[in-house]
Amino acid sequence: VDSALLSLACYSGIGFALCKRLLQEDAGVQLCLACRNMQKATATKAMLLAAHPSAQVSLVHLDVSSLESILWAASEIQHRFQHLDYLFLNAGIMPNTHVNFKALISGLFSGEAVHMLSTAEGLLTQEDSVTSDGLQEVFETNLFGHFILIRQLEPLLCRLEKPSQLIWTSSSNARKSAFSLMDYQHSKGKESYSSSKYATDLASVALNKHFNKQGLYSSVVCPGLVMTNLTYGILPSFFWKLLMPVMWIIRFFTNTYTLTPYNGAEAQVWLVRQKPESLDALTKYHSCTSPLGGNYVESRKMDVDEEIAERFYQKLLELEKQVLARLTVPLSPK
Ligand SMILES: NC(=O)C1=CN([C@@H]2O[C@H](COP(=O)(O)OP(=O)(O)OC[C@H]3O[C@@H](n4cnc5c(N)ncnc54)[C@H](OP(=O)(O)O)[C@@H]3O)[C@@H](O)[C@H]2O)C=CC1
Ligand SMILES: CC(C)CCC[C@@H](C)[C@H]1CC[C@H]2C3=C(CC[C@]12C)[C@@]1(C)CCC(=O)[C@@H](C)[C@@H]1CC3
Repeated sequence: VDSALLSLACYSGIGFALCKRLLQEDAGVQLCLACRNMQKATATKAMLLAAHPSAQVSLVHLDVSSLESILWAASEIQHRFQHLDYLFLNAGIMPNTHVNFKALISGLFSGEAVHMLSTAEGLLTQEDSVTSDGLQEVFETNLFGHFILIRQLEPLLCRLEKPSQLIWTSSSNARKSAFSLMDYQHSKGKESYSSSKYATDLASVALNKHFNKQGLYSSVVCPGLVMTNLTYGILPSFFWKLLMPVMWIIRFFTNTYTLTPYNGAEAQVWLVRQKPESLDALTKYHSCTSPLGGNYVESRKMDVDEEIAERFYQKLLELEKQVLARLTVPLSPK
């Protein structure tokens, strides 16, 4: 296959909505779904084919929290495809999250209520763990695993005559103050999600600097607050259902309450229609929904210093060298 679109984490949430929307736009695309649960992935493929019988959908096993799995998936993808037009870096976790209800209540009565409700600043903490690769799980899943995959797929992504686009799912919860170059895996803090999403923004900026001249472009999207398994891990789904009328009211004050995966995928779908050369490396593309339910995309400047982005990129390259040197196991599919 000459060209394809590779999407990570597709059987639920924003990833699944994105696949459905991409096929609605163009049933002729070659879609490759990279997922860690092949049973769920097979069911997803069947659902996509039921709606688009002539679509070309393939699956590849990929667990972005395992280097062995990433290397195996990358070699499998290189066997199947010669070029990737789009790579959606969408897999993400927010494990063991605690909500600070005291901060939530006092924040609601402050001048910062809208900012707090759209960014969750000061509201959430996570308990992170360490993966079998010896890395912080949130860092490896949300950023580093994707980074290694990109590096492994360079031959399919870097072709000057045919540009490729990396589209990262970041978050408006990404916060500069949660990230530190000294502890970029966030092993000491309690805001691993914010840190990993800020690290995503930095990585995208640096990737543009290093790869634009080879025909590879990177962009970052924010889907807004979307009801998915990720948010059901913060509060139970029945609670979110009870809160739904309140969230529709909040839509009058902020356009980031997209709420459905379909709305949340707006910026990713919009980016596919853009010429990558015309996009600004320091801009984040936000999926937005109006109070009446209309979708649109808003561009906002990232809170990123290009020099920090470059220093972080060099640290990622160092870590890549270390972990690949440590990996001695022969590669085999799981
Ligand atoms: N929901 C929201 O409000 C927001 C979400 N986001 C981001 O959107 C992205 C998609 O999340 P969302 O759709 O909300 O939530 P979901 O939990 O529905 O989707 C996350 C996906 O990532 C997959 N995943 C997790 N860990 C791994 C792994 N190690 N290897 C491969 N796949 C993995 C999950 O697979 P599995 O089912 O096997 O666990 C799942 O398919 C994430 O990056 C999230 O951070 C950003 C802003 C807001
Ligand atoms: C009345 C309110 C709707 C009650 C809900 C309070 C909190 C549980 C939410 C308020 C802001 C939310 C939020 C997120 C999670 C749930 C809240 C903290 C996210 C962190 C979810 C994932 C993301 O990536 C962010 C963009 C979200 C930001 C807002």
